[in-house]
Amino acid sequence: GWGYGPTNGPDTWGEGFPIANGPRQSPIDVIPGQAPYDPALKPLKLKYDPATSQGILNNGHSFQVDFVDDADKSTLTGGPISGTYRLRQFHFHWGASDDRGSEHTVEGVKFPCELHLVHWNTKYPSFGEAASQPDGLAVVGVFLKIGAANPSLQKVLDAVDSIKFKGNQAPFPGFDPKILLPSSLDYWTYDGSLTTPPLLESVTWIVLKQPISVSPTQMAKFRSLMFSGEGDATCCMQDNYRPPQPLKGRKVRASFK
Ligand SMILES: NS(=O)(=O)c1ccc(NC(=O)NCCO)cc1
Ligand SMILES: [Zn+2]
Repeated sequence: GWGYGPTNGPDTWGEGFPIANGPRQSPIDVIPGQAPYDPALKPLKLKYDPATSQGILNNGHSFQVDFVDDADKSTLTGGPISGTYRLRQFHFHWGASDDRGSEHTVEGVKFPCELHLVHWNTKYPSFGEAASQPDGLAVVGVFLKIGAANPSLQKVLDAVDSIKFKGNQAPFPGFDPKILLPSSLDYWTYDGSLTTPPLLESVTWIVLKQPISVSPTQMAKFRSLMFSGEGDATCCMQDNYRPPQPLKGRKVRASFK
């Protein structure tokens, strides 16, 4: 199956998923000077209920925290979207070293890690149905920048030892993902896709301008995870990012001046 290695990585994904070369692929390189302020953009409204956090899972590509999404308890509204989107999961992408790892870049600048909070449009009956619609998903992207250790992030990283291998999962109750967000919710937004197969072109991307911090020790914790199952050839979960894709005429807008 697809992955991030030399024989199954992003450059090979077009063989199984031709949409890899489609008109609205993600991630992209954000060029602030070419992303004009749009006064029509509303402030982001993120309303998360910690009671909806469920479990933490190593899916063999990243690790994710899953949320109960059978009611409007953890939602995203406002911003560039209309209607209500429910939080489904959050996950990360990171590098083998601190000079790379993010999927989106800012004028070519790579960050060591990027957080994705994945939401689906409740005008559709399920995540799966929404994922096949052009306005089905909204993902909030947050850059992580090397600095002081991040105590909020540490709460997630403390659970990583229990999900070292592909397929491992553990309960992860009572976590409020709001504590992972930076103080400013200024963002860039554009129409894009999932950044992993099936690469569906159903995502309204909302990339926050302000990064959150992560320490080198915390980055090492991300890299202690394994792509492989227990007993398989061990190889560290790292460099699980897709590089920026062609803009193909898309406009990126800013919510701030
Ligand atoms: N990296 S990304 O574009 O935020 C992304 C989000 C969800 C998915 N897929 C997904 O959530 N599938 C359903 C199981 O959670 C794939 C990529
Ligand atoms: Zn992602």
